[in-house]
Amino acid sequence: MSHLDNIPSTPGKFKMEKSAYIHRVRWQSSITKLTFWSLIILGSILIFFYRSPSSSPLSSDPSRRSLSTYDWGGPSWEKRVRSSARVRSRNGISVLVTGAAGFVGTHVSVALKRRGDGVLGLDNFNNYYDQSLKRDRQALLERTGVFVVEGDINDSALLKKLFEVVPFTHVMHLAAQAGVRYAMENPSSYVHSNIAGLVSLLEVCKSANPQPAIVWASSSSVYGLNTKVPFSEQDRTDEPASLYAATKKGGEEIAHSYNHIYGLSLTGLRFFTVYGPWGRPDMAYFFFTRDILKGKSIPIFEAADHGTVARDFTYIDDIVKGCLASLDTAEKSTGSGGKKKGPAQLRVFNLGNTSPVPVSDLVSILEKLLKVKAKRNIMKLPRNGDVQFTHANISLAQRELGYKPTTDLPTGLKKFVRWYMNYYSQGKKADA
Ligand SMILES: O=C(O)[C@H]1O[C@H](OP(=O)(O)OP(=O)(O)OC[C@H]2O[C@@H](n3ccc(=O)[nH]c3=O)[C@H](O)[C@@H]2O)[C@H](O)[C@@H](O)[C@H]1O
Repeated sequence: MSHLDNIPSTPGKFKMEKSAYIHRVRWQSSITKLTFWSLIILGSILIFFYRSPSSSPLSSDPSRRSLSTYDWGGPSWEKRVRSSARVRSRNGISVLVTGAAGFVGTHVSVALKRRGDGVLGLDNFNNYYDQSLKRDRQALLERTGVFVVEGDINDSALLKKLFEVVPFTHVMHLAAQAGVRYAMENPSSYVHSNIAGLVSLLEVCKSANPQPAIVWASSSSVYGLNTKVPFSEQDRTDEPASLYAATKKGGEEIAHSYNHIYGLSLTGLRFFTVYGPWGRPDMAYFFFTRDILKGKSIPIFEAADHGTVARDFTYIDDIVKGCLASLDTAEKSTGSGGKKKGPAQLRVFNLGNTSPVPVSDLVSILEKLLKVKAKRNIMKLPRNGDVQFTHANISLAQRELGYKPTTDLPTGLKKFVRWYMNYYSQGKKADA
């Protein structure tokens, strides 16, 4: 029996004559507590130092940083960065791809790498949607020879370090907070990634020597409530219907100012509802597929008076071609040492498919491909940032980039469904 067993469990039963004994027990209990807390504090200090980059074998590099969960820096890390970004073809370019583990980022990185360009990925692997899908894309990139650095575009120290290690000729900036409807749930994530993150990236690019040329993802959503179709780059873009659209429009204005002040070459690409294999689970075609297969009902939006809601769905391979053509035709930035030396290129292109398809037709195509009847729940287009239709005029991209989409929605969805069935047949769960 331990001495602690002698202490009555009910405080009311404590007897005064036992005070000396109680004193001793209290004193022992204080010692125990002190020892306990000392161990906790000591343990925390040890864990802190163990996790801290400066205590690792890479600590000789003072630039090594850890931003909450991100670790980077050190000789072996730099070696991987350099090797991934090494150009392996004549006239190849070295590209920093932000958002590389994202849908478009993965496809673009693979395409660049395959043609011999140097490619380094950057991604913060956030949890906006299923992170395991991002990790699987990362594995695919690793197999192709693309190293994806884990970090955030808001980490200027990391960005500076990357430019110190590699004099990137180009940046393909695809890191963003995507999704139109999610902006009502988490507005600050849009400001963090699409505004602050963009500025952080441009700040580093403007000071880099040489300055890279930048191609980045804007969005068809900047056309907002416009009714004139098809949407042309000359049309007004001052009526965004969502915060997502507003941050992409803001990005275009920010691009203008960095081009004007610092001579950065900037090309914004207005993507029109991009879909395909390795796509985003938050997008309608993706979760419709999952829910049709599960026998769950799917909400299909319609406008007032049973008006059709339609999208100019654009297949990923066409988008990739547009991205590569934009990088290849991008002129050099003109500034150096953070100072503009002359006017620089500033462009905006629509990258769409030019044939809008009603959402109900998208569902019909999926039904045929999946051989399952969808449970359709027709509902009024909610006031959550969605617009009724999108339709791209691509003549500018056609002229300047040789952009010519070749995949229609049934063909593209067939490829998506084949990928989906294969990917999720491997025991993975299709959760958004
Ligand atoms: O072009 C862009 O710039 C954007 O494209 C994409 O946005 P959207 O065109 O809205 O795609 P997506 O959500 O797949 O909805 C498709 C259709 O299904 C309808 N839709 C949607 C959800 C639903 O439950 N029901 C429904 O009918 C919905 O009304 C719509 O008509 C990207 O997500 C965005 O990040 C951005 O890149």
